[in-house]
Amino acid sequence: MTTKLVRPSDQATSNQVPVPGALVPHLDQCALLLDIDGTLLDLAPTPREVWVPPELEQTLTNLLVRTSGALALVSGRSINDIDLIFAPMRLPAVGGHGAEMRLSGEGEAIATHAPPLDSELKSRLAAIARISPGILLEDKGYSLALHYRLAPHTEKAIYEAVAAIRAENPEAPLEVLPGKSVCEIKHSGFTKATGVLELMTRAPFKGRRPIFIGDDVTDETVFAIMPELRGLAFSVGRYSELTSGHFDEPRDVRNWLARLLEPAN
Ligand SMILES: O=P(O)(O)OC[C@H]1O[C@H](O[C@H]2O[C@H](CO)[C@@H](O)[C@H](O)[C@H]2O)[C@H](O)[C@@H](O)[C@@H]1O
Ligand SMILES: [Mg+2]
Repeated sequence: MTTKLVRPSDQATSNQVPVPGALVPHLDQCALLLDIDGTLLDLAPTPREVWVPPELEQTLTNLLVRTSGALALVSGRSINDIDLIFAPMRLPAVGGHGAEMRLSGEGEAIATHAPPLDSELKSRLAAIARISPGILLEDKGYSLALHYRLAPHTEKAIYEAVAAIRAENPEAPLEVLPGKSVCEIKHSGFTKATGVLELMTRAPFKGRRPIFIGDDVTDETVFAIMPELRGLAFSVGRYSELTSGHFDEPRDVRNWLARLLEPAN
């Protein structure tokens, strides 16, 4: 396979922490797998307030063509939510931390791999939001997220309340995902990694070398499977020993992706 040396540290324009050199395949040989919040998009006070810069829309559109469709968003958000944020674009995606998958944005239905959370359990978890008006609920059906970015002082109380509910339901196969100012409760049995592993068995992703970029704890599951897929992982804003390097912030990721479109690549 022909490869080309592209160093993220060389490609981004500002504040770049040096990363080890990494062999990034030509675009016609790789699959680009991109986390959204904190990786492609700057974090915002609430989930609804994120903004897709027009240049990013153009970059993703062109990269989708240059990879023959092998570009997917890999997010904790539901795919319906992703479509609203990136409208009018509809991109291939693994959504809901692996609960959902869509191989192509062109008319393909969303496949769901996760059962809905029990409604009684969900009501009890949702009631935790009464701790403070600053806590926002995000109901994804198969999971419930409690956002406390606007009420950071409630973090401890939220996690304690979730732990108490889990202790009362020891038989429920639940998992708590600690994200950025968010506590998300979902069924165990699916992760971003299980979603990516399935995606990589399907055309047009199959046979390509994945390049995954992510910023959060939940992205570690994908970092960990990159070696078995002959892939590369990069983190954003944090060091991870599972990655080949890291970007400082989403703007650096966006710049690097734009540079991949330059003729030499
Ligand atoms: O896997 P990702 O694509 O990174 O999605 C992770 C979660 O992102 C969203 O919440 C986070 O971003 C919000 C907007 O910046 C921010 O207000 C919030 O505090 C963050 O936790 C999204 O709402 C979640 O559903 C995703 O799981
Ligand atoms: Mg993220």
